[in-house]
Amino acid sequence: MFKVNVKSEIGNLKKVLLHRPGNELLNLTPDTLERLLFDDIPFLEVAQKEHDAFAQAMRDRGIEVVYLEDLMADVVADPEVRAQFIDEWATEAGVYAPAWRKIVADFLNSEYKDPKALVEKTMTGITMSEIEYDRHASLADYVADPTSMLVDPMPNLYFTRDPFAMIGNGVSINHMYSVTRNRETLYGKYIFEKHPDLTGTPVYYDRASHFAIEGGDILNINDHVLAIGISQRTRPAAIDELAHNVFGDETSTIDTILAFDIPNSRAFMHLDTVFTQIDHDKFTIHPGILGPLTVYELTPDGKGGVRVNRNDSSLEEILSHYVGQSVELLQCGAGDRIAAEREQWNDGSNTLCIAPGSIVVYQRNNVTNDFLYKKGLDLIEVPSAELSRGRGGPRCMSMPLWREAL
Ligand SMILES: NC(=O)NCCC[C@H](N)C(=O)O
Repeated sequence: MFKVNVKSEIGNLKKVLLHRPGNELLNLTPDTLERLLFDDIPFLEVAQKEHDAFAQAMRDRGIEVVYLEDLMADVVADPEVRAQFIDEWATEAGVYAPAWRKIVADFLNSEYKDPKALVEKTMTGITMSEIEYDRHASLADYVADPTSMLVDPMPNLYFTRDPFAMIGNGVSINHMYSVTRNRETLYGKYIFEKHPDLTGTPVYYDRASHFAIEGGDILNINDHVLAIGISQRTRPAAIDELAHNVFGDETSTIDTILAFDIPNSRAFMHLDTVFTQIDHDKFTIHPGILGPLTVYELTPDGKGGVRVNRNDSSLEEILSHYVGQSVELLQCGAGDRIAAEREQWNDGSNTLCIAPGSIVVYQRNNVTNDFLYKKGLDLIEVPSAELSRGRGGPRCMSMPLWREAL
């Protein structure tokens, strides 16, 4: 039996994967913000309260919330897996010298024996000052700055949407665009290989593949249609490879992949920052993408390959065709350009749909939210002053594992 089931963006959400922001945010500094993809330093205590409110809002609606750190803790409770994970994690963090990998493993094994504490520490990162080592043993150690980070933090982990993404009954374990986020996918590899609640799930993309693809670009429209953004984060060649694997899997029912070519910019980093489905016939959209959008259709060619065509119809026509009824595109900022740009920057279009017409939104986007209320949607507003500093909204902060059929 399948362990994940996500065949739409709007079917009743039953189970979702989150990561509670932790001490990794305390290792962000002004100099590392750009490389670590943050725009400011969040106040951790408040970010955690906001995140807890987000999780509670979902529990109050009967949704089971599971945390990445708990699934990983179950996996590394096995001593052999723990040793293998620490070694792989340290290598991917740039600890290449075998002597240093041993120093790091000894440090983690003596100070972080508890499996969950270990997992959280691997997310937090390690500073040189935490480790005892003989500076005189090598030139590299002698000249190293003792106040620097030995292993970088992974501050973007609370955006669980991106490093691995459910597609129907399978998963894409992504190759990320940035070095910092690529390290996050290691947790995906371990939980999908080894956690009893997930193992056996068909894998449609391998993190070792060459081309970048991120979960924020992957939208399940229905059991036949998948939409994927070609964006700053996702390359067309990755979509080709994924299409090949999805069409080739006899358990998958997907027969069309729509590739949306969106402008390449930080504000529009993923498809879900400009476009999400919120009801059978409604989508939120950032007006900024309406002009420059090109849509390609990928279908199986009947000979084991893929055929590609460009669809020159309007976005509304394309979506109406594929969802089987006429659709309404609800603009972020309610049609006002300044409000649209300000609120899209704070993820006004990035809603998490938990049932047809019921969406979790950031409270701060009041122009867009008022407009959505007037359109009859059920809004669950969550506080977002600190969480939004990471440039992701409710959809980015959640990975559905199970949705009911529509
Ligand atoms: N799906 C999303 O749009 N996720 C937000 C990711 C934000 C994160 N700071 C990043 O730049 O990757």
